Amino acid sequence: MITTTAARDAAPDVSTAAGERPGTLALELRGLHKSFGAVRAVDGLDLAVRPGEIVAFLGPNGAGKTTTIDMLLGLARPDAGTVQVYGRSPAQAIAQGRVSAVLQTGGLLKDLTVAETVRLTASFFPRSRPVAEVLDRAGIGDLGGRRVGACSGGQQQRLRFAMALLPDPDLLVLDEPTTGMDVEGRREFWAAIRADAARGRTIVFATHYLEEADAYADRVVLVRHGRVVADGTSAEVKNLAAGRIVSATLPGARPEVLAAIDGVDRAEVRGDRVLLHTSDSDTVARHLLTRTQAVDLEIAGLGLEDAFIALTSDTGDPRPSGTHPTNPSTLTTGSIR
Ligand SMILES: Nc1ncnc2c1ncn2[C@@H]1O[C@H](COP(=O)(O)OP(=O)(O)OP(=O)(O)O)[C@@H](O)[C@H]1O
Repeated sequence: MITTTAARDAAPDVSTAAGERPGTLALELRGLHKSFGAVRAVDGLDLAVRPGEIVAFLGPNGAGKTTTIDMLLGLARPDAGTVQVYGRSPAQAIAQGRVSAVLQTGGLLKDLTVAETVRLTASFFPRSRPVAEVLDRAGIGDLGGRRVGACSGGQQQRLRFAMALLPDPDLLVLDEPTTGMDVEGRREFWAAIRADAARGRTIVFATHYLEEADAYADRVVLVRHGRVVADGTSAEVKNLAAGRIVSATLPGARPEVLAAIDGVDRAEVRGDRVLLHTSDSDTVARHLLTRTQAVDLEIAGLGLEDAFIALTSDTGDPRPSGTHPTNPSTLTTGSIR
């Protein structure tokens, strides 16, 4: 597993509830295992999420995302390992309104209005936020009188989001919340989530959409075969798998000299332009600008999709040959399983 410093330092070390020990994690999964017959859906998964983090849980079909989410919500029991939500069992955390979820499905009654649906749901909670407030926060304050059956897919997901906000949870869990929505629906849904998260709520979401993880998460956790294979900011995860290319204009440069620069994994010369593949673009850029006559320097990162494919494929080590994750500012451990 690769862990970056972001995984440790992304959020302030605070707890949100009175009486809770400082440093209590929002979510702590340790050594989680869950099999269905011969299928190891979750196979030794560890994850710690601090209060206030927005974490994307990304992985290919069958990676174990939903099974993990089911266990952290207490909907499935782990075969081994532990789940703690704000230092409690999932059942306790849910009973106390500390965690709630927006799942992909979940029956909505089509003949009720949006406001009636939220009012009905609120009646199941001992304490809840006012209906008008959660509708506003979910960005559907003007849809209270609309029949649920007349709402678009995106509006129905924002209704589920409003319902999840009723207990004012500290941790909100979203399992592929925008599957099937059009681009506009997804944009509006995330705008509402983002605005709400700015108030400090911890959010863990599973998604298939790489651009959602890229755009909305502080931290991306890549899972494969039921385990975490990479963990860091989106930029760090991209950098881990694919490295970067530093290019510059440097007439007369020789590839063998460029390849010897600290941090360069591979060097190419195309006319006056040099292209240096590296997992430490800062060091390489600094060298070019301070020790050579290079001008017009550019640093290009490869996309999260490249990292996703590389890190979750079964073809082995995705790093370019010759690279080694030794940059202490971005990596704390360095193997990809
Ligand atoms: N109830 C079940 N019975 C049998 N196998 C299951 C069950 N639930 C999940 N699995 C299997 O466990 C593995 C992990 O599934 P899971 O749904 O957790 O993956 P996922 O990452 O959420 O996938 P997707 O992105 O396709 O939703 C898969 O091989 C799946 O077929």
